[in-house]
Amino acid sequence: MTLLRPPNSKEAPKKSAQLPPLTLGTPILVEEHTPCTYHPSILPPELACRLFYTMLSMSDGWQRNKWWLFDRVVESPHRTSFFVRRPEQASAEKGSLDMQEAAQYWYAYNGRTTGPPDPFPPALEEACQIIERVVNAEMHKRQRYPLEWAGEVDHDENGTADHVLWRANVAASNCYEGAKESVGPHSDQLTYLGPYPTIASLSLGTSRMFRLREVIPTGEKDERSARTFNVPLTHNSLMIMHSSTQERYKHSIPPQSSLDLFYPPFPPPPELRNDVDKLPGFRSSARGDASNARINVTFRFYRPDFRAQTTPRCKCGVPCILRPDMKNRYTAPLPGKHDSSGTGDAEAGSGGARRDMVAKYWWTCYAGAQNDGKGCGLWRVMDVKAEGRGPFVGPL
Ligand SMILES: O=C(O)CCC(=O)C(=O)O
Ligand SMILES: [Fe+2]
Repeated sequence: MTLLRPPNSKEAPKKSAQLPPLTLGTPILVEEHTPCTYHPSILPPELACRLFYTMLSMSDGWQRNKWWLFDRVVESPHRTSFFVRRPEQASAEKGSLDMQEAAQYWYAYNGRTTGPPDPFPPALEEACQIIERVVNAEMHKRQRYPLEWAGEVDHDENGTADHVLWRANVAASNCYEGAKESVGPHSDQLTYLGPYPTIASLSLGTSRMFRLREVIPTGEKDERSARTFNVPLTHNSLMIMHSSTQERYKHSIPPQSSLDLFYPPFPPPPELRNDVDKLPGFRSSARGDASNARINVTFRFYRPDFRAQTTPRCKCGVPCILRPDMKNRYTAPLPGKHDSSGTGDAEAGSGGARRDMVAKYWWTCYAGAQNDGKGCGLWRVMDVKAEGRGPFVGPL
């Protein structure tokens, strides 16, 4: 019998099957395949429309992010802006976080711009209160990772205690005008978010495809390959990127060859009514006013234990950035605690945590993006204990 076995069959490298892209068109499919949840109709329709008009009218003044890539300056193929919530809305420890420095580093190249960050406009605050409740409710249903923020106890006006796991204290907004504007595959920097962040992403205006693709750890490359997931993000939908999304996946909004115009179901607020044709991406047609723009707002929680004043600086004197080590994600597994699911992916599905593995993160020099592409090249493993971070969900 041994003669019939192909030679070296045990040693032959296994080629993992290539999987075709999959469109995840329903909340159930998103939950089944990714660490995200999709909420198709999140705000009262009138508020969603009012917020779309508000952000779109502001977006004329937003910047294209610029950074050095090798020897040249590149520009983001969309406009972006950053908002800081009023401290009394954003924290039980009223006003404890100084966001000035963190806010200015949203813009990679113009990091040293001064002036106070923009506050949430009223419609954004209204939306944020709704989204905060939904995000906390989702997080309470999920298994949490040890390195997530432990949360804090808040008391409402009746004195009832509430365990708050997430607060949106900042929001970043992008405007994509037309089908060609985009954002390339990336995972979000963790500098102020810390490990295993939750990011809530609101879509307004034209529908665009959101793409997720896992980065397979080096040690698992022979066993499985990544799949591309496409999720159409429609007007007034919320995509929550739950913990582990930034560690395991890159996300993008790819350029498209065409898009469906968005016909707002409500007229603009009175102050904008006479200037509709001046709104970016707006045009009048027989069917009414239509827009080719998408506004995205990502609500983020800048953690108190990762506040800007605690960010390590590199030799260039600028704050480092924090990145997950996606390819060699974990330090050594603890003995005898391997994944027994047989899928090789104990984290898949609705947040099952791989508690036997410890994720690895790097503080790296970012001056390269800002100073003629020349940085000091610093790379240092984050050590949460030595750096005094926490409180965490733990135990670590
Ligand atoms: O527009 C989106 O949905 C994604 C935006 C994004 O990934 C980012 O701003 O980091
Ligand atoms: Fe992102």
